[in-house]
Amino acid sequence: MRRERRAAASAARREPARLAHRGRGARRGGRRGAGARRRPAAAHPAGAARPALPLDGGERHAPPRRDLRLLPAARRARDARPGPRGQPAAHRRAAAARGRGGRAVIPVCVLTGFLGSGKTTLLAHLLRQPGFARTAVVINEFGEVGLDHELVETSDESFVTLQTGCLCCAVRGDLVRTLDGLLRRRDAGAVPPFERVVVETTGLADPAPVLQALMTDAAVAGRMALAGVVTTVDAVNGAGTLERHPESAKQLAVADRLVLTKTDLPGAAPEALRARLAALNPAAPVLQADHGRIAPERLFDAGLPDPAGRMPDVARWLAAEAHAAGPRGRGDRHDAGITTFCLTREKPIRAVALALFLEALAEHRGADLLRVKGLLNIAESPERPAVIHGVQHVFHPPAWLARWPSEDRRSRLVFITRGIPRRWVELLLEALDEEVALAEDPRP
Ligand SMILES: Nc1nc2c(ncn2[C@@H]2O[C@H](COP(=O)(O)OP(=O)(O)OP(=O)(O)O)[C@@H](O)[C@H]2O)c(=O)[nH]1
Repeated sequence: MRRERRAAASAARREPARLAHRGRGARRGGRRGAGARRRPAAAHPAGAARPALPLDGGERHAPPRRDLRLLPAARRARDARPGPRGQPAAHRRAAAARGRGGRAVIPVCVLTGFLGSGKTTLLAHLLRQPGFARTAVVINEFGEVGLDHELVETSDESFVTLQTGCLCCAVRGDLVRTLDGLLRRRDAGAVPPFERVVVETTGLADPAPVLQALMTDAAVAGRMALAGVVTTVDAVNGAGTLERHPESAKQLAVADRLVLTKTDLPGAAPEALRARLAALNPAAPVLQADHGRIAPERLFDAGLPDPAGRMPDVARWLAAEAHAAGPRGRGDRHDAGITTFCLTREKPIRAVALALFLEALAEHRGADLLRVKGLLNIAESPERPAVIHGVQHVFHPPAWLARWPSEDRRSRLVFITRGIPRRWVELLLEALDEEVALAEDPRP
């Protein structure tokens, strides 16, 4: 830990100047921001080497890098100005809630779960519901001859597209190309004008690269946004699968909703399994589907922030209390090597310290960061909290809420990790915060 502190401290001494330059470089146009000069992070499991700097939104081909400290203030100033054609502020806000080219952002839901756990059955049922019309489904099948797509019947307004190959290995390229192709075909009128996308992963897929691709890739980030992760779990085989296959634990740990299937079968032990699930993922509601039958609105309303910063229910999304207290009020939990915990801080976090903290986490323990969600009190933006969301080495662009959702202005950071000790994370944040404070005010 001492070595970690030293590395963090020396990084902190270098960083404030770098971040201060970033805004100026961007204004000159074309000059690469300071983040672009840093050494690249190790290649992550999706196969692409990406710098770990999290707070610039991860859009490597995006317009000028933004200084985290300037962003809310700049937005406030912009909101206060009359619009280009004198539109009222509400109209401009509505326009901002739309993606590239003024088009609505399309939510993408990820449906995962171990082999045979009932994903396709669930999907087939959903697609027969009127409330689930206008859905494009991307089914990833491993191997050349897959059958899942044959099993899913759709209405005229929905359709299934097939992607072969392993999502874990080829996600950055293949999934993003598939989604981008879907958007083009939608724009050209070649497919029905879908309003949501469901990506069904293969039962063996590690969901993290799928989530990363949806959160950051420039090709889809402007028009599509991750809207939630649903994981099916078989009530008969789920516990055994958890013992034998670590990827199953990961699928369950990152879920926003868990769906128990096959509870009608002899040998189903839903109550014992529920206890396991509550330990692995205390925040996700556990629903039940009988041969896929479940109300669609219960599944895909996870309330993730969208790119325009809209946040239907940030408290529910964060579920900080559930992560902090757990099913038996014990705090951290361990199951299948997965640890979840919530850090809570009264003192606002300096923007630079946060950027360094997330970067250090991603660089040093990125592979074990299954999911990080946070509602943060940033020292430079006390009235507008930042919402962050990360998976492994990649972080979603921070969403700045217009106001605090409640009286509680503490920063809350929820971690779902593979064995990262809570104390290590706490010390890292403390060390960086102290160092940044020292660098900003070096008086003894
Ligand atoms: N009895 C019962 N069988 C179910 C239920 N849900 C799914 N099944 C059956 O379980 C088997 C596997 O379901 P699928 O929907 O194909 O599972 P999957 O997760 O898509 O499977 P992979 O594509 O192999 O990963 C099928 O025979 C389904 O009919 C349920 O609630 N009860």
